[in-house]
Amino acid sequence: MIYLKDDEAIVAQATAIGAGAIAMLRVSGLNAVQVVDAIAHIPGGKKLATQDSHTIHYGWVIDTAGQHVDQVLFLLMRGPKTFTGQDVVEITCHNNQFLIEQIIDIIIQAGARLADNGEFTRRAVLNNKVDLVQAEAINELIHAQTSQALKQSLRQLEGSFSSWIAHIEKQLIHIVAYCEASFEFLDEEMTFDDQIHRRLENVMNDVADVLKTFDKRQYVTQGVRIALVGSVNVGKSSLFNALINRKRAIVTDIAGTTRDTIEAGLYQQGAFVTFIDTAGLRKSDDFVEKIGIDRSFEEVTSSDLILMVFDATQNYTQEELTCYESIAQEHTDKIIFVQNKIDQGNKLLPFLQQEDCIAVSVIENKNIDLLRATIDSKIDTLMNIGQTPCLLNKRQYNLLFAVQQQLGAIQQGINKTIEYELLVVQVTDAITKLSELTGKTVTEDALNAIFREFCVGK
Ligand SMILES: Nc1nc2c(c(=O)[nH]1)N(C=O)[C@@H](CNc1ccc(C(=O)N[C@@H](CCC(=O)O)C(=O)O)cc1)CN2
Ligand SMILES: Nc1nc2c(ncn2[C@@H]2O[C@H](COP(=O)(O)OP(=O)(O)OP(=O)(O)O)[C@@H](O)[C@H]2O)c(=O)[nH]1
Ligand SMILES: [Mg+2]
Repeated sequence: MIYLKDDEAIVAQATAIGAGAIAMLRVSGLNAVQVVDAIAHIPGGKKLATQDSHTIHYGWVIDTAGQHVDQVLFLLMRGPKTFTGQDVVEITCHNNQFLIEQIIDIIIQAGARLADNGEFTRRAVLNNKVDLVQAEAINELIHAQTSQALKQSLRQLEGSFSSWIAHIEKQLIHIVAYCEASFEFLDEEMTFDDQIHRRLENVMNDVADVLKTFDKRQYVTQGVRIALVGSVNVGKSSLFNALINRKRAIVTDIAGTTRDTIEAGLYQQGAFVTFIDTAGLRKSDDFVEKIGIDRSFEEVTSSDLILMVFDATQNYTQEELTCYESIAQEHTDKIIFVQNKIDQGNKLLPFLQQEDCIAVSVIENKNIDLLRATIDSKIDTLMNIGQTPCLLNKRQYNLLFAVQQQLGAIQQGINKTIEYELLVVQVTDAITKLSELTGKTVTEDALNAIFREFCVGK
């Protein structure tokens, strides 16, 4: 019997290679049950082929000579109600990589082939179990490094983005319908131009909202970078150590102690946060110190949040004040002002109000929790996308961006007069582009490119 490529029995290890008690192998395909029956010895001479779907069977994997290879459980799941939509047999065996590879070899000899990357999920897509954005969500979910990233991919797997796409598609179809109606009633001077304009505008707004979520994606996947900057000796390193809960940076009362940037990462607020201690800012003739100070300024630009630390006991020169004020103006959104050493003073920068900063004492552990809470809420704002469905990868972004461009051009074109026939063609084009997202109109090459990113066994 010859099977089509997408019907052939495929096999792969679904669990990770590494230590653990049990491993799982999956076989999926039209002949999956037959293949596994050929290598299974189930007490009483039972055959999976005659068993009910979604039943578990104790037995042994046997080699071609009939020798027992491992004691296992067979999970029999007949299509179409399975992950791939096909007949699936899962084999949970003991987790030993030699053993697993031997079992895979035996299964291949019995008529299966090794699965390609992502081939199980690909079949789930082909059999309409999930659409393409949900398949991508599965891949993101497996690789999520923060609980926020996990949350977003789970939401997409549940179909939040898919139903949003369906909603947009419906709006566009409405526009097509209005065009056709307007065309129909052309003689009666009855038009639906207002409705067309309004709907297009709504769709454009929705698309823009979702596109924006991609900017926040980097915070969710790469984490948030928070730099501590300020003059020498204000207590940046002390605060850095307090925030990361370990004595990582050297603290002394010598101005210019920290010469290079120092990073430390931790999980906080469901995100990965990297704190960066920097060299104190001051005029310096020291060659090495100057390089360090340049790096501090680079962090001001590149970090996602800045803790600008001041010393409540120190007077600042006009030059320093000008420098800080200009940083403050340029980066208002990402700065948290911290006034340190309030155990010994309460001097404030002239351009700041007391309520603009968090007054702390690192030495006396005063208000450090308040500062932490403020940081957490800033992180939350950075990452929060509310109820808007989010884009998980560049493919999704690029496609939706293309849709936005296309709709933008359409909107420009109909500003003066609407040519209904042309509009129908253009909007239909946009709908086609949109459905590439879910994979309804996706090409074979695009599918291959997507699943190449997956791991074997998924
Ligand atoms: N053992 C095992 N655990 C697993 C998976 C698996 O393949 N095997 N999964 C794999 O990634 C995930 C679960 N995802 C799944 C998604 C759909 C179906 C499924 O059978 N869907 C059918 C029937 C649904 C129903 O009974 O209502 C369907 O959609 O028709 C199964 C697992 C995580 N856990
Ligand atoms: N009184 C008081 N002293 C503090 C406080 N925080 C830090 N210090 C002291 O201030 C001095 C400088 O602290 P650091 O943390 O090294 O300051 P820094 O900003 O990293 O300094 P540079 O690395 O030189 O830029 C040390 O002697 C600290 O013990 C505080 O809350 N109150
Ligand atoms: Mg320091």
